[in-house]
This record gives sequence, structure tokens and C-alpha cells, in this order.
Amino acid sequence: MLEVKNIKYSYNADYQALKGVSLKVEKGDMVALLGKNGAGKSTLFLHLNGIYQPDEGQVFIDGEELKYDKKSLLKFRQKVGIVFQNPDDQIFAPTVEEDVAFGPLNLGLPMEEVQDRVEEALSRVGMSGFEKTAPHHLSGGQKKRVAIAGILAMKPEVMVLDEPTAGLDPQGVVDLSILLNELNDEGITIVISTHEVDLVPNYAKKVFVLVDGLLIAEGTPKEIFAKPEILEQANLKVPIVTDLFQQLESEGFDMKGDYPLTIDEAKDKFLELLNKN
Ligand SMILES: Nc1ncnc2c1ncn2[C@@H]1O[C@H](COP(=O)(O)OP(=O)(O)OP(=O)(O)O)[C@@H](O)[C@H]1O
Repeated sequence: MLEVKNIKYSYNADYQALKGVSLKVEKGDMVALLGKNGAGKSTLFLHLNGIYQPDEGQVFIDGEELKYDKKSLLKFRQKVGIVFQNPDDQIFAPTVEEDVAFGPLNLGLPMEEVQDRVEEALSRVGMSGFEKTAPHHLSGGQKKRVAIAGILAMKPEVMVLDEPTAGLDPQGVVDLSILLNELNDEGITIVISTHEVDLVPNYAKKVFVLVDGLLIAEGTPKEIFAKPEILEQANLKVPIVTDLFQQLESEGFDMKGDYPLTIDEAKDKFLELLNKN
């Protein structure tokens, strides 16, 4: 439903940040975009609702091409909401509630509906009670939650989150993973960029790997984390539990090529190995 075709983008004449990226995200999917610092993840995301216009290539939603006139952009942005890497780039209103209300008000929704959406969005990110607070009095993690609420209040079909866990405390990371899984279960398509490989298998059905402005691989987390050459090229590591089982294999445990990616999978594998010995 969200499709990018051969996007090229240069910030200046001698540096091309995206060198021809194509990808498709199916409706209802939850995907992760992995890549080292400077790979082009944010640049790609800023194309997904027309903040950047590519030098070449196109972006489509539900088969409809994004044009860069006001009407097309507005329509596209109702469907695709982006949570920026830095919440200070997103939050600008004098109070939290005004900030979260900004998008729904711009859609021309009645005041009562706007208030309901603001209340619900703040509650879902654990920020009820901060309605009247000035955003610059919030911590980094709290600002991130408000930025997410602002996009949630728009009720988008697709949510794009650029490193959403950066700046969150450990419980905040768990809460966000749960929220994203809930939103995905409710039918929202989710695209996330991250460096946190330990979390990826907990939510991503599919992973894309970006290296120097080019996608070099796509597949399930199992497929991607089983390819050391891809991980090395992208400066990525396997999840820590996978690393543990790879080390156990070198101590003589037979993994049959199947390495756990999550704590739950690791627990099952341990029990299986213990029962055999
Ligand atoms: N506004 C800009 N002007 C010039 N170059 C830029 C600009 N923004 C990004 N770049 C360059 O484009 C490349 C891709 O940057 P981008 O921010 O998309 O990477 P990223 O994968 O999101 O990195 P990170 O993981 O560090 O957030 C980098 O080499 C970066 O220096």
C-alpha cells in the first residue's frame, strides 16, 4: 500500500544520500528499517509524506502517486504520519494539548472530536495529566511521547517513526513496543527506523537494510539476522540472545541453524537443550 520507486535524492551536488531506493510496505505490516548512522534512513522517511521531493522516483499510497501540490500533500499526510527523530522538530505549540490538537484541528474536525482525540492520544502514550504543560518543560522522553500522540491524533493509516525508542527509559521502550503492537493489531501500518536490533524481532514482520543510500537486503528478522555478511556491511549486530546461542554452538551445542532472536524463543531453546542433556 505504501510504495517507494527508485528514489534518488542529493542534499548537494557532490553527495547523493539516496541512490535509487525502492520498497513496498503492505497494508497492516509492521516493518523495521535498519542501517548505520548516515545510511539515509531519515532522508528516506522524509520522502514518505512529501516533506522532501525526490530528484528522481515516486512515492505511492494505495496506488496513488504523491504529487507535490498542496492538495495532494494534504491528502497524503492524512494517511501517512511521521514521528521525527528529534521531537523538538515536531512540537511547537505553547501547551501539550494544543500541540496534539494541531493536526486534527487542521483537518477541520469539530472541537468535541478534537478534544476526544487529544485525550485518547495522550492517554495511549501515558501522558494524561500533562495537557496544560509547556512542551519545553518536558523531558526528552516525554516530548517523544507527545510527538507520537500528535501523530496518533491524526488517525493515520501508516505511522512512520524515526528511531522512536531513542531517549526513552527502559520502561518507556517496553511501553512503546506494546503500544506499537496494539496499533498494528488495530490495522495501522507501521514503519520504524532503529539501531536497537534486540527489539526488532519483537515487533517487525519484515526488515529492510539500508547501506549508503541503497537497500541491500529485505526479509524476515530470522532471514536478515542469519546473514553475517549483510550485518557486517550495515554495521549491525545480531540480537544479544542470538549472539549467546551462536557462542553456545561454538561450544558444541547443535542449533541446527535455528538461532533464537527473542527472550521467549531463547527460553524455549534452553529448555529443549536442557531436556536433551
Ligand atoms: N540537511 C542536510 N544537509 C546535508 N547533508 C545531509 C543533511 N541531512 C542529512 N545529510 C547527510 O545525508 C546522509 C544521510 O543522512 P540521514 O540523516 O538520512 O541518515 P540516517 O540513516 O537517518 O542516520 P542516523 O542513524 O544517524 O539518524 C548523511 O551522510 C548525512 O550527513
